[in-house]
Amino acid sequence: MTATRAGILVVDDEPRSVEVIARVLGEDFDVHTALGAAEALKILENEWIQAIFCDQRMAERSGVDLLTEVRARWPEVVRIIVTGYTDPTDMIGAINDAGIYQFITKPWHPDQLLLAAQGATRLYQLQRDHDRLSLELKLAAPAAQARVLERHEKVLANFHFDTLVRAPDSPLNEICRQAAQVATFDIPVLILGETGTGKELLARAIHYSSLRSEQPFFAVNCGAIPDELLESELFGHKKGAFTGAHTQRIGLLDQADGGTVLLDEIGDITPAFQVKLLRFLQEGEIRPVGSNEVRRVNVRVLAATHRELACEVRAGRFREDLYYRLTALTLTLPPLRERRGDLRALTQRLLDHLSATHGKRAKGFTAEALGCIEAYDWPGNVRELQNEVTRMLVLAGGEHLGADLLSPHVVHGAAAASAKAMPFETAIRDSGPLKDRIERMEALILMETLVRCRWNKSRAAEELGLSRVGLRAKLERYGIAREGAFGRSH
Ligand SMILES: Nc1ncnc2c1ncn2[C@@H]1O[C@H](COP(=O)(O)OP(=O)(O)OP(=O)(O)O)[C@@H](O)[C@H]1O
Repeated sequence: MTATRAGILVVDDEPRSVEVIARVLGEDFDVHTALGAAEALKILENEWIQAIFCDQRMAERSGVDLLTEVRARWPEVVRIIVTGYTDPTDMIGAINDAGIYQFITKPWHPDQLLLAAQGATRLYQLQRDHDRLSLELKLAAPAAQARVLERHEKVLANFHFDTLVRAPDSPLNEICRQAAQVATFDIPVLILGETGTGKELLARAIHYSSLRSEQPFFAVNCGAIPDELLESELFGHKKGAFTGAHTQRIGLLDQADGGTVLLDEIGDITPAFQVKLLRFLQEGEIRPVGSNEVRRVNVRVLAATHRELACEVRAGRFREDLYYRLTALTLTLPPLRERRGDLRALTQRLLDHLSATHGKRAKGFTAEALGCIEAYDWPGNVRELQNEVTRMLVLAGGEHLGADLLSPHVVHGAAAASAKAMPFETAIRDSGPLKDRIERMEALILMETLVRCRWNKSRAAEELGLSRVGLRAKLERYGIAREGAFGRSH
């Protein structure tokens, strides 16, 4: 055994498979092989093993079963399972039982095995560093503890899911947790969500948290391109392959070799292109348009769409076999209107970011502007919010951005939503003396009109058939004031 090389154990009851994997890994690692569970356990007892590659389907004992025991007896050994491509969905449950670090689907590519082995041994080292640092931390004096913590934080800075800004109790937390859990597994992930909900951002976070993070990430909008162009974009083309193909083009799947490609708006691809994509996913090979040569590439494919892809399958518009190739795990990003709790954190982060980009400083929003932002439905989600904050910042004169800087449709939408939130029917069905109930209705009408008129009192008075003085008197009577008044109950 060479002391400087990491020890890897390969387990499979088929001698040919063990031999092939051992040959791939043998150049860089100290490989041990076992033809069954009993032999594997003996090796683990006697050798210094950092990672184990284990086949799932073994006659005597399943891979997950063996790895569950390995986890209990040698928790530091990083566990990788090798499975048939039909297994991944079932295997997700096993991630928890056996604490599997990664699973590799057959047929695998040699680079995939090497990448997994490198990642596993890196993780083994990180775990050891972590254990050492924890021990140092326990033993260190308080002043030294801060320094040790800082080193810990550097390791954790790799956590890319923080790019998705959210509130502490956001529903995005669970989605990011699941995404982080599968990031290092080369399984296909389908991301669903309305436009602007952050599907591409999530896909990037998955890529940059995976073992492929140092390789390229590309996103392709499949919905916006006709079939011929999409084919040439993904697979490339030979010079002269079609009219206008003046030069050779390397496809994105080729350029992304070793990395990740996000197929955005996958629900929009034609049935003919679905067949081409399926062939690529099955065989892992690309053939540039107009060429007879095929090339094997190792690319992780993530997909995203605003459509309900399962419904598209049921309606016969999307191939079921392709659907299952793309979705070992489905993550659905909720629209902003279903996570209004995220709005404050998002608007402030966007403002800080945009202030820095545009070189224009603004501290925050007025209470009224925030009220409108929180009441509006944001059909374009975070992208629309981003545009709105940019607009406010560009138009702003002072340090606090007011509701007068919001687009009219946002103000009107917020007013309509807030009127819905304080329903007139409720006021009508309210109990109590008629005079009080009429007053509550009157306050609601005043509020709704003022917000809609963006607090222009002359316009509101005109619309309500009141004089300005008359309107002011009513506002005073009901305690309706501009700052912070939005959303008050009456
Ligand atoms: N949680 C978030 N935190 C910070 N920025 C976000 C968040 N979600 C989305 N964004 C930003 O909003 C914009 C739209 O996000 P993204 O492109 O990822 O959405 P999408 O769902 O892929 O949209 P589409 O379906 O239209 O392609 C991007 O600029 C992105 O950085």
